[in-house]
Amino acid sequence: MTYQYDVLYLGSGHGTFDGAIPLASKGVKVGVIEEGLIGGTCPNRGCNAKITLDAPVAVQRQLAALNPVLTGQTQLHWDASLAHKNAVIDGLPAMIGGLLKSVGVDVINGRGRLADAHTIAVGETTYTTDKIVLATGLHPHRLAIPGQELLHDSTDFLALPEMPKHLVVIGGGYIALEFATIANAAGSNVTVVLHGDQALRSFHQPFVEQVLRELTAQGVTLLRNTSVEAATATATGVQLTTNTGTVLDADWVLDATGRLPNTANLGLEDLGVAYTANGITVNDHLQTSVPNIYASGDVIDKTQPRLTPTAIFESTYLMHLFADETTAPIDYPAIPTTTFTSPRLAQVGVTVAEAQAHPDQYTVETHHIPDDWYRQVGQETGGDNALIFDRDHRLVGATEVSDQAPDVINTLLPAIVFHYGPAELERLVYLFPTIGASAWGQL
Ligand SMILES: Cc1cc2nc3c(=O)[nH]c(=O)nc-3n(C[C@H](O)[C@H](O)[C@H](O)COP(=O)(O)OP(=O)(O)OC[C@H]3O[C@@H](n4cnc5c(N)ncnc54)[C@H](O)[C@@H]3O)c2cc1C
Ligand SMILES: NC(=O)c1ccc[n+]([C@@H]2O[C@H](COP(=O)([O-])OP(=O)(O)OC[C@H]3O[C@@H](n4cnc5c(N)ncnc54)[C@H](O)[C@@H]3O)[C@@H](O)[C@H]2O)c1
Repeated sequence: MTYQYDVLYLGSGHGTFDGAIPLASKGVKVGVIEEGLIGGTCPNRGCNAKITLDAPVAVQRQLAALNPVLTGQTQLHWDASLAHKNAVIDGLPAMIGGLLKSVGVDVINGRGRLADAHTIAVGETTYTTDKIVLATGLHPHRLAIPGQELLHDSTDFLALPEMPKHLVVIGGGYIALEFATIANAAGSNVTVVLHGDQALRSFHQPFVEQVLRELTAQGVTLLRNTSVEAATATATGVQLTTNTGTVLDADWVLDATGRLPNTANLGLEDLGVAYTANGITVNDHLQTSVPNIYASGDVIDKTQPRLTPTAIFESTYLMHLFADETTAPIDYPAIPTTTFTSPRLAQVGVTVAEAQAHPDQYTVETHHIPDDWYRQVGQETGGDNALIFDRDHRLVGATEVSDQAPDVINTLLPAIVFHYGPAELERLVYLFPTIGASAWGQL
């Protein structure tokens, strides 16, 4: 049986294009079906957009830390920041689309649906293929409350023409705390509503509390153990009622209560492709319950963090699998994760909680960031880290809260992934004085 394509991807995000481009350049016939912007969430309404809006926030914070060496007020102009963000990201779909087309990938615009195990329909047109990769990503969860249509999601925030005077953020995850940080720096009066006691539950809680204390010190109101029960329109915005009796008046409300897999209306049930509420079920070769159909990226039901680097790793693995360069199961390395809050949180590998639960296997060494002379250069006054070592004193995990935490964790990553011992560490001649030198100097 001959098909039009060897591999047809549904969705064009990092779960697709990082693997599809090199795959096509090896002579494999590849097609990509996309109903929205080429490149998916991360470039257009996720990482790249967010980090551009965060850039002035981070600079402002660095300047403030250097007082009285540097003095004077800076003002974050939201309209200019938004224009800058648009200038930085607007060209990305064309750039990614161009890269795909340059190696012969057919980019098909429209919504795809499985017609059978070897056919995807886009409207009236059908495309046949040997293998299919489902890489359809996530969509925002909406609070099931009366007035939910008055709430907004992260994509709306990233395009806000004006920064609201009073913004309420519901949720305590990545999006909630990163966007609360940006809105606060842009002059909004921000309230963050947590339905439980904790935020960012997958991070080391004492470090999360440092982030929350700093947000509060910057003027953000934090309401814990508070569930929003209804939203009603008012003359100036939205009123939220809660289980505690607190009533919140806002100009604008961000519902940041999580994201759910895009599994609906793909034809999965008709074909018997298994999935759960957490996403599409795959085996250790990212193969679904239908053998020639695979899944990649955020839509997979998995324990690994749903992040761009994870999606890149999965699409790259599938590229090697489809190019007959491997038959091995996917072997995830330690995957780091970070929040672009002020200060940042970042972590990788064995967690402090895991280490404390197994004292026979691990030791934890902690450092207070301002004790490091290099951090004194920028007058960093807060922050801590915890390094986790195995019984051979090899680094197996690290977590940090500080303004430079992502760079520290990125620097230490090879030691964890490649199990560096004293011999390898001695061979590392790193640039000095840098944050990398500061990170390595702790080992
Ligand atoms: C606000 C925000 C900030 C983020 N920040 C970070 C960050 O700083 N760092 C980080 O690592 N990660 C971040 N992420 C997560 C990151 O964006 C995702 O992990 C990544 O985009 C996953 O890629 P993917 O290809 O699996 O899915 P997506 O990028 O979501 O791509 C899926 C694509 O499939 C398309 N699609 C869906 N159904 C169909 C269909 N039936 N037919 C055709 N096309 C379809 C969609 O239109 C979409 O383009 C952020 C996410 C958000 C929302
Ligand atoms: N820095 C980054 O890497 C980054 C940034 C943004 C987003 N992301 C990714 O995007 C995805 C989504 O992020 P997110 O922040 O939407 O999800 P999340 O899972 O991090 O946070 C969801 C939050 O909503 C809360 N919540 C859930 N149900 C609720 C309810 N009924 N009422 C009130 N609160 C409720 C949860 O307790 C949690 O605090 C994640 O996969 C994340 O990895 C990553």
